[in-house]
Amino acid sequence: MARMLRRLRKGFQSLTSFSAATIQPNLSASESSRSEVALLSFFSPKPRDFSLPNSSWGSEMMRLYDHYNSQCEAETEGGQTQGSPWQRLPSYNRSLKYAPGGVYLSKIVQSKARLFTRNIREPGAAFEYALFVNKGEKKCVCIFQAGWLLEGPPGHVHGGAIATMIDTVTGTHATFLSGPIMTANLNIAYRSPIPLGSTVLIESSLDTQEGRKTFISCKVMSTDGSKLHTEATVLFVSINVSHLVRGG
Ligand SMILES: CCCCCCCCCC(=O)SCCNC(=O)CCNC(=O)[C@H](O)C(C)(C)COP(=O)(O)OP(=O)(O)OC[C@H]1O[C@@H](n2cnc3c(N)ncnc32)[C@H](O)[C@@H]1OP(=O)(O)O
Repeated sequence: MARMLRRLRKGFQSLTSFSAATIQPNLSASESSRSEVALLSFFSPKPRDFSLPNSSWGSEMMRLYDHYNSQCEAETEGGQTQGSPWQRLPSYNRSLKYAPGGVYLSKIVQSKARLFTRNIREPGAAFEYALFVNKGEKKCVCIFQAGWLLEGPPGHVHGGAIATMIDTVTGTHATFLSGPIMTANLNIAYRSPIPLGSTVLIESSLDTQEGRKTFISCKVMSTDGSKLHTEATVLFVSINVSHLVRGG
């Protein structure tokens, strides 16, 4: 048991480092992005990365993807990475499984489990999103296209789906900053409805870190920044692996 916990702890540590090796090279134009990504996915032994462009992505999603991706760390021919504060975070279904020791925890928790937002096969039907973190500014940006299965009020996105995305983006950001965490408190103000099928920006920024507590603020905005759809403040509490194994 002690050996297994050691492996799990190591796995969590490597999970939080989001290895640069998992980051795809920068892609500039929309079309080349899609085809190169399709090729990379086909030949890669890694599981599918759901945060790469697919045929369901609209022009605004692709424009923003290219905008942020072009600012990310790029691998040079020598295998070195060029310095940039921006980093794209891949999805890898349930990243837990792909860290050393993560397989054990996945089995204990539930072997068929997958991150909630990545559980619908049809491209474009639900949560299409990609995350970029800025290490220097300690902020995180998500581009999010809301599919037709996320309807709440007619023609608009369900508040629970918006909360899910806020929890996912801020939770990933907090994990990046503080290691393994759980959401302790999530406060949301819904300011204006999000049209179904539209693309929005979800911005997460670090407020403070106090001991085991990480406080994050989040805004969901229209892509031109003119409309505030939703705002939230979130508290994450750092946990250790045994918290999950024991069930809290
Ligand atoms: C790569 C990964 C990508 C992940 C993306 C997805 C992220 C999704 C994240 C989630 O959705 S997690 C699921 C929803 N959350 C839960 O189910 C958490 C359930 N609650 C717990 O497990 C525990 O209550 C918790 C870990 C949050 C805290 O329990 P602990 O026993 O570890 O902490 P403790 O009670 O000692 O509190 C530590 C500090 O946090 C404070 N605190 C804890 N819960 C709080 C709360 N609810 N509100 C305000 N403050 C709170 C508490 O007052 C204290 O502050 P001080 O240090 O200043 O004394």
